[in-house]
Amino acid sequence: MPGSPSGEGETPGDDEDAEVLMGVEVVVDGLSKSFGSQTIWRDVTLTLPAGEISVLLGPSGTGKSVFLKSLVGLLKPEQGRVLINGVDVCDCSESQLYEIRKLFGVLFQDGALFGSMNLFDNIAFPLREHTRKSESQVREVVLEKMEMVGLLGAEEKLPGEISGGMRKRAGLARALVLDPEIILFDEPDSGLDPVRTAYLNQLIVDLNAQIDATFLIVTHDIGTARTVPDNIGMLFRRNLVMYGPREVLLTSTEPVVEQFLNGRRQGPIGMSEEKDAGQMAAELAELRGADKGVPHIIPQLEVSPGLPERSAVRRRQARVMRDIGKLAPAAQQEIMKTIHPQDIARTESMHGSLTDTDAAQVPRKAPLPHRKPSPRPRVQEHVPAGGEPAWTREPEPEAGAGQRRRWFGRKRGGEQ
Ligand SMILES: Nc1ncnc2c1ncn2[C@@H]1O[C@H](COP(=O)(O)OP(=O)(O)OP(=O)(O)O)[C@@H](O)[C@H]1O
Repeated sequence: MPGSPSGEGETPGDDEDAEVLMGVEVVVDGLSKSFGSQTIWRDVTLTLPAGEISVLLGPSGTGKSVFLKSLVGLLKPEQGRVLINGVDVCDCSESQLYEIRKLFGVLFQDGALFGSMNLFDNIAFPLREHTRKSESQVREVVLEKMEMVGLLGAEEKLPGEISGGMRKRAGLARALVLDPEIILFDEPDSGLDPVRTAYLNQLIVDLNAQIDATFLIVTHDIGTARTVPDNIGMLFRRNLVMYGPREVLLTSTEPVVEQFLNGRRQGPIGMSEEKDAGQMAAELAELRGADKGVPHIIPQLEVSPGLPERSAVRRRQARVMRDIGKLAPAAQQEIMKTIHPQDIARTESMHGSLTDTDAAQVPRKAPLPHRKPSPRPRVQEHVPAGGEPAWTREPEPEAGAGQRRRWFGRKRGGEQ
């Protein structure tokens, strides 16, 4: 990963004319998908908050890839809606779908590179196919994205000549060339060793800081789930069993969540997804007898030095703090450890004292890193009206939504 973006030395205030951009929110509402008599999942409701990183977990075959395909309109769920910029992807015209798809970048499992093309041409492909850029403009964008993913200098390599990790990064550069506002990662860790996976995870966090797009990662990798996302969801037995801020799943004592996050055999997930009920009860009883210790949360990855802080961190903090009282005590405690005392005071002035909550009793760790803030739009905060968690509610439009400042790449409205 290059240490600095192409706008090296630039500060947010230096470039007042640069466009302010932010990833778009994706609202999934009551989505159900079957193939013939086989129900894949039913009544899935969640919101991918704008600019945040979310992870979708689930045992093999629970329909995570089907979910990704449904978001981009490649598969049509029988019920429910996927709302992006007010358009229902499940029920829109072909021309609307074409426009919506332009918002997406997808990193496929294998990178999906053309074997006979060098990396430069692979990454340039969407620009040559879908824009009218001149070759010099194409070159500028391609090199910029290759720099973002740490591949400068490898332009002439063929996919067959490079490692799996480099192929992933090349696939990622290609997913970035049209400046997507939503990026879907289908098992980015597949086929990578733990070290390459760790580098890729850092790259994902760094990219999010630079482009502030909305990320959804499908993965089986526990390390990725524990360290990368702001929000985590899990599919199991045809349902979204849980979705919310990372602290909710990472402190959950829900057997299926615990089993998955600890990679254990004991629990509801069997060899072919579901287990015999009697065996499961025996295993869970055995586990209850064992000293499992206190579940601990590994801190979320921070952005690499030299890059702007992630705008999403503060937006998420404001969002989660609004509803913190509705979360399980363990999740509240973990969230409070990440909050700067000044932010607690601000929240208390808005929502009253937190001193009688479990969360308020927790000694807080070091505050969030206060790097030079990345340029971000002012986001209108909303106090929830109802009792349901924020991530299940259809959100109101935010001031500045749909806008994000680009550190890299063309400005919106530039020649296509
Ligand atoms: N086009 C299709 N037609 C019929 N069945 C399909 C189709 N696509 C997926 N399925 C089925 O949907 C189920 C879920 O598949 P999917 O690939 O989404 O699971 P997954 O959770 O991504 O699995 P893995 O983690 O192993 O990649 C599987 O039983 C699969 O066979």
